Amino acid sequence: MAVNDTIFLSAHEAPGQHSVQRCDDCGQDLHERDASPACPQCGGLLAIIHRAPLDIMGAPLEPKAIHHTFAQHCCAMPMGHPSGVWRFESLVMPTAGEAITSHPEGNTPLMTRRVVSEWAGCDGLLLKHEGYNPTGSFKDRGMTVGTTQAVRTGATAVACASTGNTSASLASYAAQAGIPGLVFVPAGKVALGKMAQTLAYGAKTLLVKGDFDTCLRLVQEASRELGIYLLNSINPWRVEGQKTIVFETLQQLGWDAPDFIVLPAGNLGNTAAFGKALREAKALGLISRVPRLVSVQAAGAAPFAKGFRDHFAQRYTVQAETIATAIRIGDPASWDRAVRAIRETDGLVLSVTDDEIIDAKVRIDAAGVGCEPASAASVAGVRQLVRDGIIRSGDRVVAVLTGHVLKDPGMLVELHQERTDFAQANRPVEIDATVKAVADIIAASRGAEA
Ligand SMILES: Cc1ncc(COP(=O)(O)O)c(C=O)c1O
Ligand SMILES: N[C@@H](CCOP(=O)(O)O)C(=O)O
Repeated sequence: MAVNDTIFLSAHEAPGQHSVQRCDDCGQDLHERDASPACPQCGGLLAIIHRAPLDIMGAPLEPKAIHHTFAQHCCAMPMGHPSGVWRFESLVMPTAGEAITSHPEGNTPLMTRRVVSEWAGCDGLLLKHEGYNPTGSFKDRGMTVGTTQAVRTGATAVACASTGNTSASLASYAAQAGIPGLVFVPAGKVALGKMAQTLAYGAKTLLVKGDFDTCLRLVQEASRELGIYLLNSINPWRVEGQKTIVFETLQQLGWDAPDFIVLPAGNLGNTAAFGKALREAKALGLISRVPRLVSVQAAGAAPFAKGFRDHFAQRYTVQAETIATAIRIGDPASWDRAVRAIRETDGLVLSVTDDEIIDAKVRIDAAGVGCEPASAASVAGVRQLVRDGIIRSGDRVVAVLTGHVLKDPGMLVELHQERTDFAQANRPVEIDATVKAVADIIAASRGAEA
């Protein structure tokens, strides 16, 4: 288990640097510009440790002053820089005015939808929709920072393994940065929208004969041996960017923390990032209490939920299978960090079946919001917690919708056109080009409603 418990650098540490990259396992520090994908000494994951924000006299900033900095940041930049990631620069990647690769990203909405709340049984349900990011998923928040670091370190190519969203995001940000992108995806297992984006943005796409876990092992080895900069969530700068989902949500709530934050979980990069964000926010006094984190896995890809049930006595891997391709992951890379996040927040880990995921997705879609299948796991998880009496009436709950409805059009067509057990009323019908045919359809649907 990790030994790196430091939250912020002390004044005398790492002179001349804004932040260091510190090994979770052995505590070794690497320079903030080092491009190593992991600790060169022991192979452990690297974490970014920043300095706590200081005032011009070098004294720690009061929480109110930090809130103010975040509120001011986007207005203060020339032409305005409306990135919901770089607004939190001091806790993400202090750049001192250096160039960044940004679309921009973030500033995603926090929505309420009565029909979804009613279905989940939770009046206080808020949907943080990360599908509103430039490539349609939360990955952009990590990728803007990871790509900026790739440029700072002079990377000549960037790479990732992916179930589709990370590759779409990498392809887009690499194109913007002018660095060749290489993506490793499980052959035949990537949703159509994500594959289309990856190809459109021009990444070299390798269709690997194997699952996501195989792809991740391969890209790690290839990056090490071929000197390609790795942009999966084991890259510590990706984690820094993804923390801003939490910072931005807290800011939208006036820094009054909700009772629960519920998110879908696969490789566990986001669970790790959320835990780090909450730890830092609490240490700086930005929030007075910490919400309970809830990671929700698909039942067919739930090694972390299994670990939770035995109090994380051991690490599990599974052969993953689920309709939610984004979280079809059996050997999550950020396991130890996610364990820490769940423990520190008195959190929970659940699994939901594919049918529950589809059921939640159909409700979210029908509310006019929409999300990709994996994202709906969070709302299915809320419903389960309400039924189990863990979420109670009056609780404020944020469920993160991680990806856009158009990410998986194949699944939508299957649901609405091919399956007979879902969304019958919505099935498209072919008609003759006459007003009478239209009138007949209207009459038939009125009859079905009566
Ligand atoms: C849409 C979507 N939701 C959830 C996840 C799970 O996030 P994590 O792997 O950080 O646990 C992913 C990717 O992994 C994803 O693409
Ligand atoms: N769902 C992810 C898989 C994990 O990617 P990570 O780099 O965020 O851990 C994807 O879209 O590829």
